[in-house]
Amino acid sequence: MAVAKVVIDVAAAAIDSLFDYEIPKNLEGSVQPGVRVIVPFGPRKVMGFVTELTSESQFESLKEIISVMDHTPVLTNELIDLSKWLQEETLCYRISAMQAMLPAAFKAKYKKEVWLLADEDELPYAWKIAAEGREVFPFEELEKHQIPSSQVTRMIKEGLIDVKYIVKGKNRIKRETYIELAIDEQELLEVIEDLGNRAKKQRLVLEFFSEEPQPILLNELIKKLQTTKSPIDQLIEKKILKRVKKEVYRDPYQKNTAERTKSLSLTNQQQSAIEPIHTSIDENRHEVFLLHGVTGSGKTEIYLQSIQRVMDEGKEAIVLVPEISLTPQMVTRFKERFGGEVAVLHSALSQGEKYDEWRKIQRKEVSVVVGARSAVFAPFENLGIIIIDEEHETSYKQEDYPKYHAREVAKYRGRVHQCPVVLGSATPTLESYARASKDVYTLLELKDRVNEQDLPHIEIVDMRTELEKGNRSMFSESLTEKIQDRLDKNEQIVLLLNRRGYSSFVMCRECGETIQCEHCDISMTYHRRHHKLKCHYCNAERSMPKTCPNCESDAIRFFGTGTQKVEEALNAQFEKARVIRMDVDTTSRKGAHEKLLGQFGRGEADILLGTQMIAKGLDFKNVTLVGVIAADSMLHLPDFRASERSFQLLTQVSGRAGRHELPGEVVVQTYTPEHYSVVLASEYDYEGFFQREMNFRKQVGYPPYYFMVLINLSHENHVQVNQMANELANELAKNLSQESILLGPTPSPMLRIKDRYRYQCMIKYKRKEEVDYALRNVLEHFKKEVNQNKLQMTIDFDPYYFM
Ligand SMILES: Nc1ncnc2c1ncn2[C@@H]1O[C@H](COP(=O)(O)OP(=O)(O)OP(=O)(O)O)[C@@H](O)[C@H]1O
Ligand SMILES: [Zn+2]
Ligand SMILES: [Zn+2]
Repeated sequence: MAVAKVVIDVAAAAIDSLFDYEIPKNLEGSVQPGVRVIVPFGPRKVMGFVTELTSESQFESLKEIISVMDHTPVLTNELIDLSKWLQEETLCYRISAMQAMLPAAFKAKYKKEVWLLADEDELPYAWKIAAEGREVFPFEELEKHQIPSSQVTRMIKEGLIDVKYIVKGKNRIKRETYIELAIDEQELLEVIEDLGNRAKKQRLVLEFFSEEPQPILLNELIKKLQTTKSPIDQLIEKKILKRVKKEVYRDPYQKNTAERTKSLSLTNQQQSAIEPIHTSIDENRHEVFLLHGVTGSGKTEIYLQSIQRVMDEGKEAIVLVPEISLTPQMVTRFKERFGGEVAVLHSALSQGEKYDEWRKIQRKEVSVVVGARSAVFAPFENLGIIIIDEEHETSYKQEDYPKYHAREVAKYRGRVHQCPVVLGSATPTLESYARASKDVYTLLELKDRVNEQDLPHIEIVDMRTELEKGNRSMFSESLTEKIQDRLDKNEQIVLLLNRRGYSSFVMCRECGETIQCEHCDISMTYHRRHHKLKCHYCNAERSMPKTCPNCESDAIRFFGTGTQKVEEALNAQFEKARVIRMDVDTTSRKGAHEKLLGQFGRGEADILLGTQMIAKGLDFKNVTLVGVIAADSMLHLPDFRASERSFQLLTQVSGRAGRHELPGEVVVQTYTPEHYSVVLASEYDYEGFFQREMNFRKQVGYPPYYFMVLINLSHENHVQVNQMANELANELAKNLSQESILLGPTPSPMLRIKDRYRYQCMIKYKRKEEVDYALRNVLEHFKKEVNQNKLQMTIDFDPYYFM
């Protein structure tokens, strides 16, 4: 008996295992690991993924698979295994893990079309009838004419046909006719000779092909030779040439692929950094590198040349970049180097475009993918390197199930393919740098900028003294002066305003005091409703003070300024300045991000004002001043990584100035100029920051000294979820040793979302097995409530958001 093991497309605990189905005779050969099938499940028909084929089952009387959806596997064997690993690692449903690996188009409604790649004569009779002379026709025609599934699968493998998914809606697939030689070049010469002086037009065409034997667009050929279609048709008739239809991909970056760049000759620092990577590539050895290079030190060039090395060996490369920096600037650098070998995957593409890009990878038409987080699942089968640029970015962690971190997936795939993984950053995470210090990762350093200029000088402005001087404007005297200076010189300015944490923390404008939780060393958050301050971690609470507990000033208030307000202030103070504002509001439309940056790049504006989305990756020649309006806004977030994030952001944004000939300068406005992350960022002292922050993490027991997992419960009933949260804590405590620290239960910082009340527990731990065991136990414990859809429980390893 032929049996398929299937993961069913229902995300529920009771269904999260493999189900056996019999493969009926007519589907044998078509049902392969990695294809999706339709199976009966209870009274319903549902979709499922085939993970493996076997010849027996421990169950009797299996149900049969109804049909296959894919004739080419959508998941490789490696990805099937990876989904199992993700399920275990993140405690998610297997089906969620599998779906995370595929483009969203597979979840939407789509139609299937059959494309004939061969001449009709080469096809079985039934196909001719089904095709009715069409080259592309609906898949249903095959079913109507009872063409067996196994035959479809075989013909795809033989390259005679293809089956393509048409995502509903716009974006039809484009195909164009190419003409190519049907005979080899030697034969061609003979044919030309035989033609002699007859058929001049045909001869002209053939002579063209003898010089340029590649396939060429029909229209282009006609234009080039200033001929008509008829000699071409005649040659096709004689089977000397043939027509082929080729798919024209929707390629949003097609326009800017004109000129190709060559490898730059590396600086000495770059050379010593790249050598160990090359060695690892050459020796097919998995190794994780942490490439720590200051902004503008030429990390990207190292990525490009490592990829070149990998491609020379016929292997493939994945490059992850944070969503936000997937601007044309970054993509263009890869496209300019590797041309059509590059696929791009990011969220600004339409579903159809994303599917096209994914398909290029699946069909091995490209060997490099540049993309955001989920590109780590690119279905390459011969990976030679995985690169994660700006490895400290939080967007590499997925907040929905499966709650995976792309870095961990990259390392998993690196081990499978025995290839290097390169993590690059000017400000690595503490976790990564700590691993590099312990030689778990190999540290590679670029200490200087390529242009051999010093990093821009950073001036810290104490906004408290500005207030004393009577300056109530958003811009300090120094920043005002410098903006004016750049405007006069026609140089450009980048202004950063961090909106994250907007208005939620309380600070004294006189002395910079913020209110911290006594137990957690974390800023307390203002809750408007009860006019109280709360700690998000331990739930401690206090009333909102009327005066500053430190200096007794009454200038204590919630902190925050919006980009719009800053824009107004700029316009009022610098009448002639042309300002481009970039924040979620101005960049929500598709392509807006690129458009605004394009305008700034062409010098159509003087000031680029934005939120953290402007902090990284930008490389504009004319930017000589960077201003940070309020460096504090991030420092006091209820997050143990607040200092780290501030340090990263300040370093990144400073790196935008003076990247080319003109020297740069940075002004950082702050109410807490003495804070170590401000001071050390202004000195570009990463090492110093690392030591300092590690001390703090050690004292309070945060990562990288402990691992963390956050367990969240939500329910419509406040009383019940409160009870369950206590139960949760008790159950967890039963199975945790002294080594682990259990925090909570406590209401989540956002107590109610969508009418559900939320509570949480946090575990700091050293050994994952112990925690996995405890968590499996609570999953089992709350199974009933969860299955009844009343209780929702989420488990988030290595959490980034605590709200
Ligand atoms: N070997 C080299 N010779 C000449 N120019 C180089 C070389 N390497 C890099 N550059 C140029 O130096 C500039 C900075 O390099 P790159 O953007 O790669 O730095 P980076 O470290 O990735 O920067 P960031 O982290 O700030 O984004 C670029 O304009 C790049 O083209
Ligand atoms: Zn004060
Ligand atoms: Zn607390």
